[in-house]
Amino acid sequence: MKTLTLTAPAKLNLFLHINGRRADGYHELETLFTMLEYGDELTFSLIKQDIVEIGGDVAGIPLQENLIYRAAEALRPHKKSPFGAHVQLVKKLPMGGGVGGGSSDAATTLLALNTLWQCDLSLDQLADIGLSLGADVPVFVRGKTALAQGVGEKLSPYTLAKKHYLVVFPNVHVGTVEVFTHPELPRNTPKLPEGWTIDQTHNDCQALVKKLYPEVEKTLSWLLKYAPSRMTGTGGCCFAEFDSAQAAQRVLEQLPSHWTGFVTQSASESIAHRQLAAWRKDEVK
Ligand SMILES: C[C@@](CO)(OP(=O)(O)O)[C@H](O)COP(=O)(O)OP(=O)(O)OC[C@H]1O[C@@H](n2ccc(N)nc2=O)[C@H](O)[C@@H]1O
Ligand SMILES: Nc1ncnc2c1ncn2[C@@H]1O[C@H](COP(=O)(O)OP(=O)(O)O)[C@@H](O)[C@H]1O
Repeated sequence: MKTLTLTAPAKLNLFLHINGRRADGYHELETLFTMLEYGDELTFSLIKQDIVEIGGDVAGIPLQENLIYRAAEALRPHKKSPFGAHVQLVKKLPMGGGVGGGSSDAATTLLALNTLWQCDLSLDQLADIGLSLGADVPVFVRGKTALAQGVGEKLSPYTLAKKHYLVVFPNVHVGTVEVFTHPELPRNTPKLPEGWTIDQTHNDCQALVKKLYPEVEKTLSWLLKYAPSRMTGTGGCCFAEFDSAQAAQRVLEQLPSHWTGFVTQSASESIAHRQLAAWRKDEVK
């Protein structure tokens, strides 16, 4: 049976502005997403039984709630293969960390099974399905650094110089819903003007999450001693930006033991997209 292994990349929100709350309860955002060269590892195999099963690091998430399962089931109506799928998951990204682990797993599953199940949907169609799974899924489906608006699905290509990041997880699970429904969350940052620069940006969730989760505040203060640092998304992960991997690695080596961290670099295109293109090229040989 065909087997396909893809890395579901992490993302950072290099800034996150909340412009207002919409009638449907979601928020109008303006954010800059960058993909990272680090993420979960998903291995997809076709199986004779027409079911979807997940093995490996499911971390107590019931099958039907796992975003990998939900993504596969969302594709089922388009499936042109009689086979089911087994997905083996090696979890590298912290859950609820603000680095998009679940959303990226979902998007990577859409990309993989679109091919293995011969659905042959376009990226636009996959992104639409992705949006029904979560606001962060479309950016992983398209797999490119992007300026995002809307709830996170209106994506404009954006070019960024390669940077190296130390991403630190303070081992606190920050609920996205908790942050977005909190009365103290700022929700009125105006849209950025033409020609904006990164020093005109910030993360609107950062001050609130630092207040609610002192460990996030400590992490950010620690990182800021070494490099420009921010929280990503609704947290709790924070990232410090460096011009070299060696500089980032030196700081990682001093990381207090009660936090976890990884050093990686930005990717203009998602590693999952690159791996899938290489796999498909091998398939046609
Ligand atoms: C905040 C961001 C920033 O990139 O990422 P994370 O910090 O979660 O990684 C995303 O918008 C999260 O995307 P995602 O994690 O897919 O969120 P969803 O499952 O769609 O929504 C979870 C909840 O977050 C709130 N939500 C999410 C997105 C948005 N634009 N407005 C919202 O108000 C809603 O309360 C929603 O019920
Ligand atoms: N395969 C998965 N990996 C990670 N989280 C998952 C997965 N499936 C479902 N989830 C749920 O989705 C929630 C948020 O997912 P995620 O996109 O990782 O948010 P964040 O960007 O905040 O880390 C997690 O807290 C978890 O409960």
